[in-house]
Amino acid sequence: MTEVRAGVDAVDQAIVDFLALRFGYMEAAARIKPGRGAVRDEARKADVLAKVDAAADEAGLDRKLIASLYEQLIEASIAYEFEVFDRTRG
Ligand SMILES: C=C(O[C@@H]1C=C(C(=O)O)C=C[C@H]1O)C(=O)O
Repeated sequence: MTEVRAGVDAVDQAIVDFLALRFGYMEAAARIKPGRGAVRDEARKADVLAKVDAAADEAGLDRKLIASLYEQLIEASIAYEFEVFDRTRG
């Protein structure tokens, strides 16, 4: 069980590192987008959700669970992007 938990801990560290990388791209998006109205892009959100749904299916994961996690992640990402936009360009 010790090895299993060490593996879980390592995966969690990797997930958090990737989340930090993903949120870093939100900072870049807030810097690059033409205006505040472009921060929320529903077409792109649908595109991301569709890609993640396909990846979840391919990986044999529960697609509803992944969709729910990504719904939260994308909404948090948009909120963060608004925060960065308002702080730096508002
Ligand atoms: C990073 C973007 O901004 C937002 C964040 C998204 C995400 O977290 O994947 C998707 C759509 C956007 O509203 C983008 O437009 O690509």
